[in-house]
Amino acid sequence: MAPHNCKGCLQSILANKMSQEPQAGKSNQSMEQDINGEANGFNNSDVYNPAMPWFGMDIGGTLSKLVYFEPKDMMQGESESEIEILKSIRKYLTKNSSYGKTGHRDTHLQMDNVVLRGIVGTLHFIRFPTSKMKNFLVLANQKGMAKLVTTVCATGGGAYKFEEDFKREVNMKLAKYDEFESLLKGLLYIDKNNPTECYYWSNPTDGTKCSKVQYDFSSPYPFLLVNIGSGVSILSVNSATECKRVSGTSLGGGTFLGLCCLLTGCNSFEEAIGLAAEGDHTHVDKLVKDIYGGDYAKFGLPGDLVASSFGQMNSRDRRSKVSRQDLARATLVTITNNIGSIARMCAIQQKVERVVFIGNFLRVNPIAMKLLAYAMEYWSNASMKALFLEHEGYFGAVGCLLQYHGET
Ligand SMILES: Nc1ncnc2c1ncn2[C@@H]1O[C@H](COP(=O)(O)OP(=O)(O)O)[C@@H](O)[C@H]1O
Ligand SMILES: CC(C)(COP(=O)(O)O)[C@@H](O)C(=O)NCCC(=O)O
Repeated sequence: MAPHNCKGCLQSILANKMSQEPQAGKSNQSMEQDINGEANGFNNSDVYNPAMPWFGMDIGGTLSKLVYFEPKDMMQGESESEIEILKSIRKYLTKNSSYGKTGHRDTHLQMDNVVLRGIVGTLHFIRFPTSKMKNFLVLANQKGMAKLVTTVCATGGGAYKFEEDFKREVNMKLAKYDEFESLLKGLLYIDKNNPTECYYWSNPTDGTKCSKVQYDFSSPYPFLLVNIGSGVSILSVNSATECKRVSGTSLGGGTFLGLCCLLTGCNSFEEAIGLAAEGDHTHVDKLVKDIYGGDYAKFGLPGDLVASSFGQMNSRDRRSKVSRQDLARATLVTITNNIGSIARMCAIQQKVERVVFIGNFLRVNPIAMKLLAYAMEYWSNASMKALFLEHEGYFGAVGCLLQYHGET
């Protein structure tokens, strides 16, 4: 017979455990950490290891990010059949790196031996286009999710938009959390658990000297957080719990991809970035030197600065010579410089020197990161620093998973 595992009982056991003082004499290794990574004094075996929800989802305007926490020890379910379903879901998720045609697991981002809600396990990072949500729900149903009484932590606009579909299609309840609070919580947690998370680009404009350099972000405040997703949100962060949205722009990652598809006929972000890497934006943009014949020294505008994005494209002759690659590069430069410029003004207004750029626009996109690094440094006379994080698009999904404290 399956052990008595009623969720209510187990949760009260957990609550009791949580109210106990850490026991003296426990080794450091058996001291677990709470959701913020603080030691709380529990053994893996002490706590209720609920089957669910070990999923955090950030359902964005373009991509859905799914973070799956795989506990190291076997999960407990409420019945043998539930355990079998859980085992099969776990196997499916962790043995594959692609799901259907459009789901991907970013295996290079996987984090082993992290502690979440007092339990040691592995974090897996999965993404799929939000436009394929229907397929995701069908797959989740096929894998038996609908047979489990489950709650999934969710954030992003889609947590609201798709709430009813989750309930109807897979019997899943969404525990919804605020997008920006989740971003911040996830970011702090991941940075704390991954010593190589935060970095900057040194010599961003010098192809031979340019490199990624690790950055110690353990004393982060205050900082500006620029989330480049479909659109862009800019947050001013003063502490782990104090953050406000100070600005934003609709010219974001979605704009880059949309315009690139229109202008070049490409069909994916990866293709757009590949084209941009081969292109030359100066065939498309009008530079200061195209207008002044050189620098506009009096106001510190170098000749190579873009004076007018796409400013050459009013000429039929130039249009006939421009390549798809040039157009992709110019689109990338236009969007990135605009974001950099807004971010810099916000940093001045908020009196902060560190600007952290995140969001999937930066995925496989060193061109944009280096442009941002250069722009922030150049225009601030090196008083501002652009910082980047390895798990760029996944903080919201992790953050909402961290916030779950029980049935909703
Ligand atoms: N595989 C991909 N498919 C679509 N867009 C991608 C992909 N990888 C990176 N991107 C970029 O990331 C942006 C979405 O970033 P993300 O942080 O996931 O935002 P959102 O939460 O709005 O979906 C896209 O607009 C695009 O610029
Ligand atoms: C509405 C959003 C918060 C949604 O987040 P996203 O899915 O783009 O990450 C974001 O797209 C945004 O802040 N857009 C910019 C709106 C503006 O300030 O003009």
